[in-house]
Parts: sequence; structure tokens; C-alpha cells
Amino acid sequence: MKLDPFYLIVDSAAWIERLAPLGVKLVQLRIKSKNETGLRAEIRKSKGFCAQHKCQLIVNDHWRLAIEEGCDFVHLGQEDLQTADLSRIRAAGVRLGLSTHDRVELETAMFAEPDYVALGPIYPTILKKMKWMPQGLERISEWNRRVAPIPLVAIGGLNPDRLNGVFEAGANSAAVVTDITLSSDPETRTREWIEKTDRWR
Ligand SMILES: Cc1ncc(COP(=O)(O)OP(=O)(O)O)c(N)n1
Ligand SMILES: Cc1nc(C(=O)O)sc1CCOP(=O)(O)O
Ligand SMILES: [Mg+2]
Repeated sequence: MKLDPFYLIVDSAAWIERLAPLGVKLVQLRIKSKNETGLRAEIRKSKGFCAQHKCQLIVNDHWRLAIEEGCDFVHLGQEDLQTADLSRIRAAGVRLGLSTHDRVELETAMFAEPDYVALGPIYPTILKKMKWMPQGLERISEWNRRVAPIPLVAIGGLNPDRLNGVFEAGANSAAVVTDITLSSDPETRTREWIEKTDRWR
């Protein structure tokens, strides 16, 4: 399976409605704060916008709702994995991306036969407090040797200037939140990401 090299992560369908028309082809809906009704509505709207723009939607955390809403890709972290029913996810034909932050987590992830593996945080991130030190580029190469041909996603503190480094080190896709969502001009920044990832597409 091939992932688009630009992997946008946002916290609402409104962001997808705004940025997918620019040519985003891979987006994760990562909502931490809503109740089930609100989440379902956001997933449903996101699915619609993604279908309209031929963009792959990945639902973070909420795998049950993703299945119920007919989505086909979820992302889970290691804590999520402890309570997730992988056989239900697989039986529903839903693909699975998994987070990893150290070698033990990588072993756990590989055992679950994911459709991609994410490694982070590559650089310091301001989005959330993390107990891991930044991984650095060498770690991407180590992960690539271990997971290939499964796609490897790099995440954490990424920006357009850091992209060549992460792809040259062996990442197949670069995930981003704040470099775009906190930008003073998210549309222009999104176009810059699309352009800078083009040679890896
Ligand atoms: C592409 C990608 N990589 C890592 C994460 C982090 O997942 P997780 O560790 O479960 O943390 P939360 O995002 O749920 O806070 C991700 N969401 N996407
Ligand atoms: C949600 C998330 N997960 C990470 C991990 O390492 O698993 S880093 C991260 C935050 C990414 O946001 P930004 O692009 O703003 O740094
Ligand atoms: Mg999670």
C-alpha cells in the first residue's frame, strides 16, 4: 500500500472542508473532546468531504464509530490498542495505522500487522505533552529497516524545511498538525506542503 507523502491531521470536518479542495489526499480526523453524537457528526461530514475530493480519511482513536460510519482506515496508539478489537476492525475491512515511540512499541505494533507504522515525535512538538525525547532522523532509518515494505509515517514538529530530511532518512509520509493549523495562512502553508512533498509522491 502507498500513502500520500503529505499526511494532514486536523480536529474538525470544517478543516477538511477548507483544505481538501486544495489537493490534500490523506487526512486524519483527530478529535479529543466531543461526545459520541458530536463525534459521529464530525466523522460523517469528514467522510463526505473526503469522498468529494478523493482524499483518504483516517479516523483517530474512535474505531467503533469509524466502522459504524463506514470509514475504511483508523489510527490507533498503543493505549488504544490495548482495548481495541483488532479482529473486528479487520473483519470490517478497515485498515490500521499504529503509533510507535520506542522499540518495544514497535514490536507490539508489528505483531498487529498494521497497514502503516508511525514514529514520533521526530522533533519537539507543541501539540501535546510527550514522555519521549525527540527521535531524530537516525531513528527513522532504523524504523524503515524494520518495517519496510510497510509504509512509515514520521510525525512531530514537522515543517516544510524538515521534509527532505525525513524522506531521505526513509519516511514514506510526513504527518503534520500545528505547522498548518496554527499558521497565519493555512491555505498557503498547505499548498507549500503539497509542493514540497511532490518529489516523494
Ligand atoms: C500519524 C499519527 N501518528 C501518531 C499519532 C498519535 O497517536 P496516539 O499515540 O494514540 O495519540 P493521540 O493522537 O490519540 O493523542 C497519531 N494520532 N497519528
Ligand atoms: C499527535 C501526535 N502524535 C505524536 C507521536 O509522536 O505519536 S506527535 C503528535 C503531534 C504532532 O503535531 P505537530 O505536527 O503539531 O507537532
Ligand atoms: Mg490515540
